[in-house]
Amino acid sequence: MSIEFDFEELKAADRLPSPPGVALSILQLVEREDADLDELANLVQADPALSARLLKFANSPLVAPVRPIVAVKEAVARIGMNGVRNLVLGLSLVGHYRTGECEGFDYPRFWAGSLAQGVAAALLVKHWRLAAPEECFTVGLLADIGRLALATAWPGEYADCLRQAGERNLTELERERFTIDHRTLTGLLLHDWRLPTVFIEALQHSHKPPPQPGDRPARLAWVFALSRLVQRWCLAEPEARPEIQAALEKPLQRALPELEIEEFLSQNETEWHAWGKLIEIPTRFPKKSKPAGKRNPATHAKEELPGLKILLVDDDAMLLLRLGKQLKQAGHQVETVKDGKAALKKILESPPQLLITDWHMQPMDGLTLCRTLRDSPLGESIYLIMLTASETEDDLVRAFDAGIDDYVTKPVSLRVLLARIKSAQRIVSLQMALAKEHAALEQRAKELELLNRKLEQLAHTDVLTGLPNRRYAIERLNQELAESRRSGRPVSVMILDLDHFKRINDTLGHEAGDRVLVHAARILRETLRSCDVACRFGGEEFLVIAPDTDSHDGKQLAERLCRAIAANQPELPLPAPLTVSIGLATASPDEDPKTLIHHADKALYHSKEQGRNRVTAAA
Ligand SMILES: Nc1nc2c(ncn2[C@@H]2O[C@H](COP(=O)(O)OP(=O)(O)OP(=O)(O)O)[C@@H](O)[C@H]2O)c(=O)[nH]1
Repeated sequence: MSIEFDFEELKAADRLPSPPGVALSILQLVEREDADLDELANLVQADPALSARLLKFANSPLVAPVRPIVAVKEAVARIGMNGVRNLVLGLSLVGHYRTGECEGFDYPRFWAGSLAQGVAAALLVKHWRLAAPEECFTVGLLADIGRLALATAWPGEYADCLRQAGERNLTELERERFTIDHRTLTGLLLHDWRLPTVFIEALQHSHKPPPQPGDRPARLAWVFALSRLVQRWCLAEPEARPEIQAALEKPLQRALPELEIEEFLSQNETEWHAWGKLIEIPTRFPKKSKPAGKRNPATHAKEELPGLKILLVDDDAMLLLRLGKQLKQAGHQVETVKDGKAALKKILESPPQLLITDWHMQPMDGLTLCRTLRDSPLGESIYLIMLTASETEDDLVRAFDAGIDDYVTKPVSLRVLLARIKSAQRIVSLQMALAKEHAALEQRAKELELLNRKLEQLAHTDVLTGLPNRRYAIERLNQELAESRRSGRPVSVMILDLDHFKRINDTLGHEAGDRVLVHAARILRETLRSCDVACRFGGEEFLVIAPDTDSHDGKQLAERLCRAIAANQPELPLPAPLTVSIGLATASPDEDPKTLIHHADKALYHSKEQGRNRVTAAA
């Protein structure tokens, strides 16, 4: 049975991928006409991970800056408002949809592939000098987002599709099931996220690019077609790569004759791994197992659990050579050194998951090596297997006391060693799963913290004017009064009330009234000093808290506000020029907020009575 696809309905139900937290605020900011780069940089800085990614991009060979860019502000200025917006969009989606419910959808591999495609697209447009690399990086990164969207909206049904996809074409299956395929859905999402149409069209054409990369649209279509091939090359196992490279050679030659393909692919791979590391997307996958055939003990291990990074330590060169080779054949990455000291040096450079060490070696023996490792945070989690010629109770107890997890007696039987390594693989897999869970929890905690900050900000903000609201005003006034008591410095407050505001509502309507309130709030913000705080206190009333301000300075400040409102009229056919009446009160020692506001209110009443558009200071 097929599902009727409805983009708007799914979007409204929050069932499609969408950018989270800070990214959303950034997208909203860029939509605003008065958005500026400083404000954008501040928002980016609120998210350390995002800042790091943006700096990495600004300094990467994809952009190749003349000199290193070290500050987020500089990176934002270099990449530009729209570039930052699009990068943030892409990168935030990667972070947010690392896992999901669709069985059979390989989320890490999906993002690793997307990342490869983004990097390749950016490098290609840079070599071709076709467009801004940041735009192409984002579109490349999201080139297959329709697949993730289907897996997110219908995890169960999409898992079925993926199961059948071995026998049938995936896009056909998708159309049957969902009345839409992932390519079309990718286009819809990219349009919805307002990525530039020229790239979206190029992406759609890239599935069947024009025969010649002639004009700019055709070249862009080629960029995405080629970057898809580079993605396949990156994800392929070593033995499958030459075939893909051969398929890439001709079109790449035609498009960019001066490009050295080996160098280009190696640059892609380096950048891809570097990005993977930065945004914590694995870009190295365990070798896939071959179809079941005749097994030997050396290949048995790699079919069930991922291979380990092993450091083998022994002073017997022949044993190192033989065992090293056999363990590599079993699917592990193996390095070898000949004593404990050399092992420590190697571990410092790049810690293994499993250490297999001989006992008796010079200058440092295996027992000392294990003890040293267990005493340091670096060696705490390495699985240790000791190769020993002795099986006496005393020796074994000493070895376990030194921190080993297991032992194998010499001469080493490969079967026994592989069986013991399997235990290590299980433990390492569990450790990795735990670390992943821990990272996911940390990420979740960060998101919650951000959300809380946002909620707190919302609870303190007036939606119409963007000024702090009454609740904030009272809290802040309490703080300022306490500070004034401590420091002995004066604090003044003023209540401002727009004159004859009701008439504006009555003649021009409530909406025009709202615009006048927004306008007045802006004038207040622009006229006040940076230490003053303007809040919306109620309907057409504002409260200004002026710290370190006595009644004389307070009066001057209030009069300046009065003049500023009268001098900057909103562009509306108002029944009378906009003016404001102000009541000012300066706190005496130990004054409480309620009394202070009451005094300012009384002074305001006096200003109104005396004919409005004026300031009265409380007696
Ligand atoms: N448009 C708009 N009007 C509001 C809002 N909050 C309060 N008001 C209106 O503000 C008007 C306040 O009117 P009044 O308190 O009678 O005073 P006024 O017309 O400003 O006259 P004076 O204060 O005596 O100069 C009322 O008509 C409220 O409905 C708002 O958020 N938007």
